[in-house]
Amino acid sequence: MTIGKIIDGKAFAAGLRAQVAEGVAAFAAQAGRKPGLAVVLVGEDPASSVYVRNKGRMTVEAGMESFEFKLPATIGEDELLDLIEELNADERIDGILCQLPLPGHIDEASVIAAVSPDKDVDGFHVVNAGRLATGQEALVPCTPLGCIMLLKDELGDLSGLEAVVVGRSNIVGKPMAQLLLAENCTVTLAHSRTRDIASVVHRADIVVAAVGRAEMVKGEWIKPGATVIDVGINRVVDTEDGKARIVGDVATAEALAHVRAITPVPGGVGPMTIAVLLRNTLVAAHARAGLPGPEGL
Ligand SMILES: NC(=O)C1=CN([C@@H]2O[C@H](COP(=O)(O)OP(=O)(O)OC[C@H]3O[C@@H](n4cnc5c(N)ncnc54)[C@H](OP(=O)(O)O)[C@@H]3O)[C@@H](O)[C@H]2O)C=CC1
Ligand SMILES: Nc1nc(=O)c2c([nH]1)NC[C@@H]1CN(c3ccc(C(=O)N[C@@H](CCC(=O)O)C(=O)O)cc3)C=[N+]21
Ligand SMILES: [Mg+2]
Repeated sequence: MTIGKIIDGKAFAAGLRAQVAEGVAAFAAQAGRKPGLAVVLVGEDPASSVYVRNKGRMTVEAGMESFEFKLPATIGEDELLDLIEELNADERIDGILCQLPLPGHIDEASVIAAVSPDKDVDGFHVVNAGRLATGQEALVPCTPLGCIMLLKDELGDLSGLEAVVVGRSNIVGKPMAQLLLAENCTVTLAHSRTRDIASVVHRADIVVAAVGRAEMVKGEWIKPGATVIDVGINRVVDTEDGKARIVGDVATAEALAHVRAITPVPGGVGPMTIAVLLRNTLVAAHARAGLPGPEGL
């Protein structure tokens, strides 16, 4: 039995960040300022804190200005919306990311709607979602765009391939489906009400798992030779050594016997999300400065 390839998202992301850093230097030379990214974290969620720290470090390493706002979980929605208005008006800031999920008393849709579409480097605003859905230029959600980059690197042209996306959230599943459609895939979105999900997944040349359930997608669901992108980030306690670790939404060890290629967790999609966030910030900076988009990105 042959074993599939493990896609090195960490290495691909490092290459993308290096390309972004070159683009940042060129932008700074032309515009006379660095691109700026603001990250807003509400509350103390330990997982979110790790990502925010990594984002801040990588933003500075790419030559950009990083602005971090850590707010208490008790902050009122009005205060958060006021901060976003300030960031919208701040000329130094090209990208605004408000880390999700937000505490229950804050309406996420209102916060997403408050971010200027021009600075919406997450691509979550309805204006950007609508532009993506209608084939117009848009800021595109980071995680799905990172997945497409890995797929094209692995498979080349995706035209005509059967793609099954498991999960239909606004931030991963739906934009993922839009991007696969734009690459001329035949796209199926599966979710918690899907009947016989194993056989739906078994049709796919490309499987994208974005569910949030540890190792839910089993090895035998995968068609031999399919390429699997595992978006899931699930914190579990190892039954062997009692240590906390993260696993994806796919039973990777089983799947390896079936796949052509698969992304690991960690080291797959996660690092791509941050690299694309920096790429989107550079794209937003170009647009705001009235410059043509950064070359090759
Ligand atoms: N690597 C990265 O950079 C990122 C990773 N993530 C991770 O990706 C995963 C998904 O995130 P997100 O999209 O925000 O999650 P959501 O919880 O918003 O959405 C989960 C989706 O999975 C579906 N689902 C849940 N249970 C099942 C099931 N048993 N069978 C089939 N479908 C099911 C839900 O269906 P329904 O709609 O019917 O409820 C829903 O559409 C999480 O693990 C998250 O941590 C997220 C963002 C970035
Ligand atoms: N507004 C908003 N935008 C987001 O993009 C967003 C968000 N909110 N909320 C949370 C999710 C999750 N997310 C990740 C980013 C990086 C890694 C990442 O770097 N992961 C590494 C390390 C994982 C680890 O060790 O914890 C890896 O998979 O190798 C993971 C997950 C972005 N998200
Ligand atoms: Mg909420």
